[in-house]
Amino acid sequence: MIEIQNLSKTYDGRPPVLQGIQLSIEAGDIYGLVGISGAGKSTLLRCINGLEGFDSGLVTVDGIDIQALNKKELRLLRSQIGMVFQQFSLLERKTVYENILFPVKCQHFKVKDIDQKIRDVLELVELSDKIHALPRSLSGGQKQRVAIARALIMNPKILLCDEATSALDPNITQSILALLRKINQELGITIVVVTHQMSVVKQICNRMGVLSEGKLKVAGDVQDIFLNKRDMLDDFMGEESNGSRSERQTHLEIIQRVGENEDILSDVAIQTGVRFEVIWGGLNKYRDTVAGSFTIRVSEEDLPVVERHLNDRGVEWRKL
Ligand SMILES: Nc1ncnc2c1ncn2[C@@H]1O[C@H](COP(=O)(O)OP(=O)(O)OP(=O)(O)O)[C@@H](O)[C@H]1O
Repeated sequence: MIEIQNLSKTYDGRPPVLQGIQLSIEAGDIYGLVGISGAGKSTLLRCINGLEGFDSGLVTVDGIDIQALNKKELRLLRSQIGMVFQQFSLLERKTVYENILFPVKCQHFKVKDIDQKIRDVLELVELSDKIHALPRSLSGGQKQRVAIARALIMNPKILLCDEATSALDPNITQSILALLRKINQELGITIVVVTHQMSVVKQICNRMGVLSEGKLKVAGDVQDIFLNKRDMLDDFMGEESNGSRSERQTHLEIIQRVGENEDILSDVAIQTGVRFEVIWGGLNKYRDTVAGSFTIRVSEEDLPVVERHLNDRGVEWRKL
């Protein structure tokens, strides 16, 4: 649905902010774009809806080369791509109803039964009772729901979310993520999520791309990257791991997918009789399944026994 080929961009003769980006986002994906601050995530997002031009490469949306569009065509395309920002960007003097109506008015679009449509999107975002409220009387989470409703009023095929939950506290973040998931599933809208929060990616994204200094470091299935290519996430994994690299070098990482070898750790302990220490780890929910890994510290002496047992059980593991 969104194809990005060899995209490069510079701002005013400075070093490139995006270089040779190659990315493919399928219809129905919730795609996570992650990277540290300044990696180029927002710039890439703006290249997708034509808000930002680029120096070389190709961006197509549903097969349409966005750089080949004239102004009118680009406006039409943008109306099919909703956008949600960290700071909500609501009109403070307008009511919730007027905020949602705003893009329709602005673009002189004729939407049939607009009044009912606004009520429908408000129901979807569970904010019907705030229809005549002003933004200043709303919480952060409610404001973000209005921003999402405003994006949905144009019937977009794609929703771009730029750090949409970064300003929200954890409980509210959960409810907004659940709403994005619902929008994806019930309305079939493809969602691209720019975030620096790994927990967001794990919870709602099926695929992800990691940007680093303007280059795509890795892209693919979320579970695969978290379980098998964790080194690609080193820049952001501080919150998810503890222990220094040197401590971890002598450890074993055991990969666990739910359904197979449930309670691997007890199994290793009971069957080998080896004492080991669990250094860190845990299970995470990835959309519909649960998977994770554990890092254990085993003495050099006991290592062969544990390794043999894991191999016999067909458990995926690696030495760190
Ligand atoms: N309009 C602009 N003019 C000049 N430089 C810009 C402009 N917008 C972004 N940049 C630069 O491009 C680089 C990438 O910025 P971008 O906002 O895309 O990164 P990001 O990964 O989204 O960062 P953050 O998470 O902090 O928002 C940064 O070095 C930034 O300073």
